[in-house]
Amino acid sequence: MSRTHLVFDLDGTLVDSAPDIHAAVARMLAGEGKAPLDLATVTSFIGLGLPNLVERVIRHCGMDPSAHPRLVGITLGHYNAASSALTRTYPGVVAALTAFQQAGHQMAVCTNKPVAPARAGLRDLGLEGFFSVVIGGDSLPVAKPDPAPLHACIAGLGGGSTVYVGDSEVDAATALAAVVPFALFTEGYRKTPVADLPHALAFSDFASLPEALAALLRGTGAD
Ligand SMILES: O=C(O)COP(=O)(O)O
Ligand SMILES: [Mg+2]
Repeated sequence: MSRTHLVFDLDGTLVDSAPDIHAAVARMLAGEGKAPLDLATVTSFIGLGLPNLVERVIRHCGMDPSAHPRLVGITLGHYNAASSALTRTYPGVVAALTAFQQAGHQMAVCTNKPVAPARAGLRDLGLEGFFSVVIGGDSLPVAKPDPAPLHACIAGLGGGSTVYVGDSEVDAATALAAVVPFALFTEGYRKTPVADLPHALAFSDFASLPEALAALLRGTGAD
């Protein structure tokens, strides 16, 4: 029997990417003659992908909704030009991924970030070697919380028992829809209390994830 697969969300789970997303939005707004938004406001817009984030910025700033396609393109251009300048992996991520890889778990990334900057970010931060499958918000016709991207990751890993690790309401809903156990990282971009998000386990420090996951899998009879 192959070991349980592990699929990870990216923004707010493996990496704190909000500062680069915030900077890309600020550059787009500056080009439109607008003042920047604060980091907390932009962070609160992360979760349903870049087009949705730009839609929320447009609404928040009272801009013309018909400019959406153009502003998505401009924001993505700024983000692609500097997607890893300020982004950092959360403490303990590399050690945890190394332990999972050595233990024989196959791993994938399932993110709503567009796949090009997702891959670039994984490469820039030295994480790409951990993941044999990367599905982004524009990889399929649908994005999370539709279960299809998570199912595509699992299929890409060869199918079988899987745990999804994420930080947000969108990730919890995706796991629920896909009928996959959910491990909630509590230090990402979540807005809902932990108790109100369905999860099989919650953790605040990646150093504790390998043991917490092993205990969860023992309980389900998987490994
Ligand atoms: O880019 C987003 O909006 C969210 O990205 P994530 O799915 O990796 O959290
Ligand atoms: Mg996330």
